[in-house]
Amino acid sequence: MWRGSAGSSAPWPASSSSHPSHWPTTHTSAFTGWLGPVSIFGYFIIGTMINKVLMSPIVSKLVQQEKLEGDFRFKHMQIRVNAEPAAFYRAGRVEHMRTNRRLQSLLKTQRELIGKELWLYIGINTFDYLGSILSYVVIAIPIFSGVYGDLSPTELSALVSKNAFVSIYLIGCFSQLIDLSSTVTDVAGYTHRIGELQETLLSLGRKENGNYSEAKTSWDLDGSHSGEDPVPRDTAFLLERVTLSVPSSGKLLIKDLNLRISQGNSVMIVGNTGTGKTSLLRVLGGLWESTRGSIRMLTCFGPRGVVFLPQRPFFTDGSLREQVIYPLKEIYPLSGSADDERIVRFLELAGLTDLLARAGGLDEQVDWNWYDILSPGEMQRLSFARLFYLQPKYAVLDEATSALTEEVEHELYRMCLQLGMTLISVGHRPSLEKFHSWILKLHGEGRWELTRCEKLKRLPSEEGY
Ligand SMILES: Nc1ncnc2c1ncn2[C@@H]1O[C@H](COP(=O)(O)OP(=O)(O)OP(=O)(O)O)[C@@H](O)[C@H]1O
Repeated sequence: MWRGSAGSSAPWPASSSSHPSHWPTTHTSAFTGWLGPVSIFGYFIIGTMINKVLMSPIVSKLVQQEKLEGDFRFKHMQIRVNAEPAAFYRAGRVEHMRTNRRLQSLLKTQRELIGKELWLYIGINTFDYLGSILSYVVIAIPIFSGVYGDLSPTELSALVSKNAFVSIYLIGCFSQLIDLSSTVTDVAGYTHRIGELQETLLSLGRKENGNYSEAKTSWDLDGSHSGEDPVPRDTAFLLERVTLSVPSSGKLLIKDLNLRISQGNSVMIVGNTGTGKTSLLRVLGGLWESTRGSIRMLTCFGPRGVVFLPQRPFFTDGSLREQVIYPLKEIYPLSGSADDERIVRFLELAGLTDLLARAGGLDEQVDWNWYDILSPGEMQRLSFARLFYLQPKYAVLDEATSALTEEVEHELYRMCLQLGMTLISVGHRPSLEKFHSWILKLHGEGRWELTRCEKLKRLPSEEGY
């Protein structure tokens, strides 16, 4: 609000607090006649009206900014909480674009808000300074019009000095500039913090995982993966004498593991809790480094290569279609494509027919959080619908059916094999063994055992997916 000479912060002498509230008015009129208080009040009313005009658009902008900031923070939190599942999907680029879009719209609104606030601040400061000049003017008018003609120069200067509050007021205005130094200090602190963050990110980007060689770090959609490598084309992962420990504690999980995962040779990884099953998948996905040995990923991420279904399902914000085709949305941004039939079919196969109706169709922009409206089992089913849609050569499944019944699990795994996927899965149920050719059992403390699984049955293949 305005802080003019008639306002609460008017700098009349400190002793004025002991005077009645009408003291400034009577004091001013005693020196200047009716002209003083009337012009000050007139000035105050004009100022208030201008203030009102300048403030109105700020309020709505502020509301919009708060909403966008909430959206952005939510997205930020979502990525922090789901950093690992998102990394398994190699969704960094997509999530970066999505988050950046929200950040840009927030920044745009903030810029507009600052622009509007600038005019308000210009108004406030202009009022402050003109107010102090007005104080001089209202005392100058009676002096120059001869009202105080009978006063001696000494008395006149005493009169003027009684209005010295104007000077105090001016000092107050200048001290506001000095106050800015605290803001500058804040900005310097924030800048320093952001600088540190940026340095850390840059150093992470530079750091190379020496034991891990990845054919392609991003999703391959054009099939341009060259087969120059001497290793057979049908091999996805080649592990040679890999030793794996927990990075933070150094606890040994796997020692000298040799493993080749090739097409048609599905591997099931079993073992007690904490023996390192998920950790091995992290190493395969390049999220963790091995302590020793070499890990080669000879395929790419995506439909032509490998897709990871992490232990905790990952969903982004957006429509049902975006959940199913994730993270391809940014690559094929057009909606309503010829894929509708496939998507609906895979939703049905995953047992999510009703979800289509609940979401109001494939492209309805729902504003709910997918984690809130889906049960754990439905989340896993939706992850499978995504897997069916992406139809990769290799699927890495980390307890991807833990919330589902054995029958449903059987159907989903059967579909994966029918779609030609080679599976690398972590699971606890013996009923899963029949879908795999090899069982890798982790015993903890570095010990492991690889056995051929005899139970794999030939499953009838179906065309048309
Ligand atoms: N992000 C992490 N930071 C530090 N230690 C971790 C992290 N994730 C797992 N660990 C530790 O690594 C060890 C192996 O964990 P991992 O998740 O691979 O086990 P798991 O065999 O998959 O178990 P579960 O069957 O319960 O999923 C555990 O002792 C765990 O406490």
